[in-house]
Amino acid sequence: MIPPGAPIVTAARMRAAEEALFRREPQLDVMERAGAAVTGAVARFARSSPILVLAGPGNNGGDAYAAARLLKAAGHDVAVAACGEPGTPAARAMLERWGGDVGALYQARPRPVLVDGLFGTGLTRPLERGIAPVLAELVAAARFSLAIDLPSGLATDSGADLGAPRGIGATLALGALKPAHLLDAGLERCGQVLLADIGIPVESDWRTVARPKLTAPGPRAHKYSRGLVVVVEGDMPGAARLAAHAAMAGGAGYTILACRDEGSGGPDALVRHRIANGDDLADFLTEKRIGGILIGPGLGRDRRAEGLLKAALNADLPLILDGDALTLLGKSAAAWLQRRTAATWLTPHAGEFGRMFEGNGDKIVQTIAAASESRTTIIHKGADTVIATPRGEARVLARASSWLSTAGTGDVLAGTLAAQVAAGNKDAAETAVWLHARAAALAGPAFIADALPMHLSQAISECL
Ligand SMILES: NC(=O)C1=CN([C@@H]2O[C@H](COP(=O)(O)OP(=O)(O)OC[C@H]3O[C@@H](n4cnc5c(N)ncnc54)[C@H](OP(=O)(O)O)[C@@H]3O)[C@@H](O)[C@H]2O)[C@@H](O)CC1
Ligand SMILES: [K+]
Repeated sequence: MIPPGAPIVTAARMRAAEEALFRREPQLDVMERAGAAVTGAVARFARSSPILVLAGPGNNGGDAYAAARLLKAAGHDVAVAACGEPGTPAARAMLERWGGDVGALYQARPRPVLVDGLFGTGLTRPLERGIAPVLAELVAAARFSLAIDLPSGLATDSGADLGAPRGIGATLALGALKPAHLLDAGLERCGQVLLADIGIPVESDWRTVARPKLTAPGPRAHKYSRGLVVVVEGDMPGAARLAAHAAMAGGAGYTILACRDEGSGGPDALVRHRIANGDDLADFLTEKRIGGILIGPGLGRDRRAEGLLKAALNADLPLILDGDALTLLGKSAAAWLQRRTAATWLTPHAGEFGRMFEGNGDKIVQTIAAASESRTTIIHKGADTVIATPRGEARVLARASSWLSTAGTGDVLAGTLAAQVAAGNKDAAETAVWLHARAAALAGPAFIADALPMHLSQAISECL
């Protein structure tokens, strides 16, 4: 499990935090704490098995030498192998404190427990071709392996694969999480992510998604105070119905489906309101009690869809845009959305995001830039979901149930979000993402999207 509510920092931010601390405290004391944290984590898994510690040329290697010494002092059978001489004063000092033999990485013999201290946040380029296969073999041959701070071969700020091995059992993040623990290849390469507090004060506007705190409706609550959600139906009515169902199960007091004809299906508590076209919708959206409009699931991309979208964009009401609404906006998204007077949320997957915004940089940075440019809150969906607000805050949820990769689950997320928006939850996006992931976990394997809303009640109850 990824630690919830934990700060996430880039390599540069981590270095700045470390340097600020070193003005008050000797660097070697901090490195000793890092070594002790690694020792504690390894000792839990190693029991009496022989341990191979790999040490690189930088401070990641310094942590490794410190851990090797502490593990040996605790009675473990420890061998150390290094790639290159230590290149920093702290790593040199820790090598001296180790005082034992150091073999060459290329000649290292596999041992049941492996500690990867080759490279951490200082990795600047892909692993040399000679290093990556040796590391991969040693990891594959070990019964358990732990990476210090990061698996060697992951780009700290993006999680891109620069030659990281597969099969690391656990990664002990030092001081704070880095984007690589949550994004891209890091999702599969870190194993279990553990976080050690080694006394480095870290400030960040980026955090992992945490369980929200919700309150039950008060004694005077009524359907409007709980939140009125309007879901706009398009070409594929099932998608809008699914979203509407999620809005209801996600706590909305009143949910109205703005639909072409009366139709049928869906819960009886769902109210239907006939809307022929964009003009009709614009009239309907003068109802000031509406707390959130959701448009996009199954909307279609024809002229009628464009008219409906325009009416929704022009309404002075909180708006959630999903699916086809995002594709219809395309590259003019920011221009349209900047003009809105009420708050807007977008829920794109990677393809929809790319159709609206330029995709340069790491996922967190890209999403924050898009949120700021469009003045919206964006839930950039994926196995690594990034939420960004126009104020530059980011929340990341990694490793939600992989069974979410089925049709309709995005509609359920959009509906859950609409309920939170209509209820006036200022952390609506983070709450919806947490509830959605929790509902998926409760639904177990191979669920269908229709089943997800049924688990929202249990998920909500865990937040009260
Ligand atoms: N400061 C502290 O006291 C604390 C630090 N901590 C620990 O320090 C880690 C960061 O340390 P770090 O900045 O020294 O970087 P690190 O990851 O060890 O590697 C840098 C070396 O690798 C080299 N190199 C880079 N890429 C390469 C490649 N592809 N192939 C080959 N070589 C490559 C690079 O060479 P260069 O790029 O200069 O040529 C340089 O020599 C952090 O993750 C945490 O574990 C924490 O314990 C807290 C206390
Ligand atoms: K490492």
